[in-house]
Amino acid sequence: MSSDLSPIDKAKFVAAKRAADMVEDGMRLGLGTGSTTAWLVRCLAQMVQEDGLRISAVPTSARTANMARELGLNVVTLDDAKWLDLTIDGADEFDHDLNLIKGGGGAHLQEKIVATASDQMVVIADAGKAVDTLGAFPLPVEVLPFGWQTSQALLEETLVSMDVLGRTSTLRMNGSDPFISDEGNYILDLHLNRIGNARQLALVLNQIPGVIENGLFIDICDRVVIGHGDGTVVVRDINEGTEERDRLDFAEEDNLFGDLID
Ligand SMILES: O=C(CO)[C@H](O)[C@H](O)COP(=O)(O)O
Repeated sequence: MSSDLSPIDKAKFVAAKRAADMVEDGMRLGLGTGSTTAWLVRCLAQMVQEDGLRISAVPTSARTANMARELGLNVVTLDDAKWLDLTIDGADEFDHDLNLIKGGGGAHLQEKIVATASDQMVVIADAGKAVDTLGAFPLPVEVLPFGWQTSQALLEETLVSMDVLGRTSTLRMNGSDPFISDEGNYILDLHLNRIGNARQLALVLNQIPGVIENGLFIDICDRVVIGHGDGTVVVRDINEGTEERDRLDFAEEDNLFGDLID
C-alpha cells in the first residue's frame, strides 16, 4: 500500500501518474527507461486494462520493452511508428531551461533517438533531480568497445582544451566486467562537477572518434513533471513559460498503489 512507499518512490509515482494523464487515446508514445518510467508503464497498463486506452508504445531499452509487454502494452518499434506524439522519460538532472543529463541507466542512445522523433518530450522526475547547473551527476558517454581507451584519452584531452572543471572519466562496470549497453557498447562516465557550456560540450563530445552518443539532452525536453513525496506535482512548460501546481490525493490512490506494486 502507499504507506510502504518511500517518499522518493511516492514522488516518482505522482510524477508518473500526472504524466500518464497527458496520454490520449490513439497516441504513439515513447517510453523512457528507469525507475520513474517503470511507474509510468504501470499507470499506462492500468489505463489500458481499465479504461480501454489504446496506445502504441516504443520502448527505449530492453528493460522497458520487457516490462511493457509483460503488462500488456502494445509495443512497436520506432521504425513501425516512424514518428511519435509524445515521449515520457526520466532524467538524472534537469536545469531551468529543461536541458538534461540522462543515461544513468545506460539507455541514453535509444532515449535520445526516441525523444528526438517525438512532437513532445515530457520528463518525469522527483524534485531532487532539479539543478542550477548540470554536471554534479556524472555525464554518460556511450563509446564503441573497439579502441575505447583511445576514445577515453581523446575525450579527456578535449575536456582539458575546453577548460572543463572536472576531467576524469571512468568506465562503467557491471561487477567485474564492463557494463554493456543494449547496443553492445561501453559507457564512460565523465566526472565534471559543473558543466559551464552544456550546448557546446554536447556537440564537441560527439565529434570524437568512437563516441556514439552523450547523455546531454539540449533543447529536447518540452515539459517536466516534478513529483514530491507529499503528493505535490509541479508541471513546468518551457515553451509556454508556465508552471502549474497540483496535489495527488494519496488516500484516493491507495488502491492504485496496491494494484501497481503487487
Ligand atoms: O536516463 C535514464 C536511463 O538511461 C533514466 O531516465 C535516468 O537514469 C533516471 O532514472 P530514474 O527514474 O531511475 O531515476
